[in-house]
Amino acid sequence: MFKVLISDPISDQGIQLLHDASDVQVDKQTGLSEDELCAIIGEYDALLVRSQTKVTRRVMEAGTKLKAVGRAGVGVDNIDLEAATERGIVVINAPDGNTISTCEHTFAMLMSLARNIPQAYKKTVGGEWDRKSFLGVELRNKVLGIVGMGRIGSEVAQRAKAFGMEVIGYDPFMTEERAEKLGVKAGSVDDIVTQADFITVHTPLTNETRHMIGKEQFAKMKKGARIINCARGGIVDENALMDAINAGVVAGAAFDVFEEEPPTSEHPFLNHPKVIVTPHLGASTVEAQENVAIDVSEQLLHILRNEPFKNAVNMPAVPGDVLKKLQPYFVVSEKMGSFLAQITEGALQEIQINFSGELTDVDTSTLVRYILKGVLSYHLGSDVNLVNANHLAKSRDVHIVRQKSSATKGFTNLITLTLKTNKEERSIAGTLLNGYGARIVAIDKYPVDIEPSGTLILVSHNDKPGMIGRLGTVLGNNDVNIATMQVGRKIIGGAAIMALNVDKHVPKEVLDELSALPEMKTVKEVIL
Ligand SMILES: NC(=O)C1=CN([C@@H]2O[C@H](COP(=O)(O)OP(=O)(O)OC[C@H]3O[C@@H](n4cnc5c(N)ncnc54)[C@H](O)[C@@H]3O)[C@@H](O)[C@H]2O)C=CC1
Ligand SMILES: O=C(O)C(=O)COP(=O)(O)O
Repeated sequence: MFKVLISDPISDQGIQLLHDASDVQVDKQTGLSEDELCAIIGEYDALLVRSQTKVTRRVMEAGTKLKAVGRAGVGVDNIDLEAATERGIVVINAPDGNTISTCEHTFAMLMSLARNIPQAYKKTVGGEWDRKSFLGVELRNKVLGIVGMGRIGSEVAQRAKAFGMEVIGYDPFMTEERAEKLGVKAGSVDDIVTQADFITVHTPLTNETRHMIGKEQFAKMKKGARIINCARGGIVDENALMDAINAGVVAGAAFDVFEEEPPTSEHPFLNHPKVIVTPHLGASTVEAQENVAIDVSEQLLHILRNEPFKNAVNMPAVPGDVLKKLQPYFVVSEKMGSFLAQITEGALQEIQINFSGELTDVDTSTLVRYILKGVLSYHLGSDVNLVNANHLAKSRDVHIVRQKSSATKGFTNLITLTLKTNKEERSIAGTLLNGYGARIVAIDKYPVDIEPSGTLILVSHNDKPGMIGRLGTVLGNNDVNIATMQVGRKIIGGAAIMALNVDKHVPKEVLDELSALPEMKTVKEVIL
């Protein structure tokens, strides 16, 4: 039974999937302090949060069983991604489910700002009929500057156009074609601050975006501009904004997010007539909450059940077409890594991975993760997974050399692995044979044809008559049945190898007996 902890308010309809799963127990405990969360997280396989719960390194360390952290929303700045990656905890989010809600909230803020709706409401319900103080501005023919033309920024642009606004968008990843398709003018931050009547930011908070609308930008800003932030507190420098408002440069601001949440009661935004605020409500609609909770619940179930999943934040995203090409190689990649790790002695120093044939045309970094998982699991056990495999190799100073070459030795695809340790260097080559599945086709350059599954015995010996018979006799005497057998040698009478698929685990005493046979060099059991 998997245990999932939900530590922020999340839509009940959205998590119905988790409630319905017979292999999942769902517990809800919101408003926990870091200490309280640390005290209980050790029991859980997965944690499901929104933006309030701070999933710190301490929480990850206390979460000894934790396999996944699900964020029912977009921003993962409340989750220590580095700590998660180091511990092999998958972090997933729900990037699409709250786009429209946040875009519509941005528009609600923009219109409220243009027409002073919150201020006017406050006076009216207070008994004052004040029609003079709230002269607004129209949106039509005004310039809207959008910083960050991702999901939300692009939706805001479309709505702005429907209002007759001219839109300037800035995003380092926006191509000219995309700008044209969205009907926006691609510009720089400078273009936006000098030309826009309204400026809205829709980027994540990063070192690059922190205070990207700050003192320097306010100094050049078009007089009377209005600023909206429904993305992350800190993208707009709050102090610099207050100065710009008080200096009469900025006519007003609408903020849903703050540098510190919740803001203290002394925060200057809370008592300023030109600033309107909401308490981080961008994603707070019935629809968005249901969407993000469904998305993240589905993916959590996949992760817990060891099935393929999407939207991992701490693993590279693989496009669908690439995934389709790579998926058949997942198992053989991991098994090859495991096979080679089991036959190689000494402390690991370098892993060389060469892809050839049809694998030269695709991004094979996911296969590298599977190979590393296979190699490292043998030494480090079940703590290794696809999320932390690269990190674990790096942290142990294992050098990874990736190559691609056209030499396929007659196979349509070929993966060659070499492990270098402080004692030896060994290699294997594997392929996926159309219609026959995975095969190991070479060990230390000896040609073989082995199905990488079950239990194998790999023997290095001198090529002398009678070796096969003597080995068969020892195994037979110990009730070990041989399913298939391969012999490989380069020259008659020289060094040779034997690889046997056997029907059960071979006890150590039997392996020792085999090792003691004349002309034997090494005997290894490989379990795949
Ligand atoms: N107020 C709320 O409740 C909500 C806030 N958000 C926040 O809104 C923001 C945007 O979300 P999405 O549109 O879904 O994300 P997204 O990832 O689709 O878009 C972000 C865009 O910012 C761009 N960007 C990154 N660095 C930039 C830079 N230095 N200058 C200009 N652009 C830059 C990226 O290229 C990307 O296109 C995120 O911070 C997210 O956390 C999202 C949902 C709800
Ligand atoms: O999805 C996001 O990035 C948000 O900021 C929404 O936050 P929330 O889930 O409402 O706490």
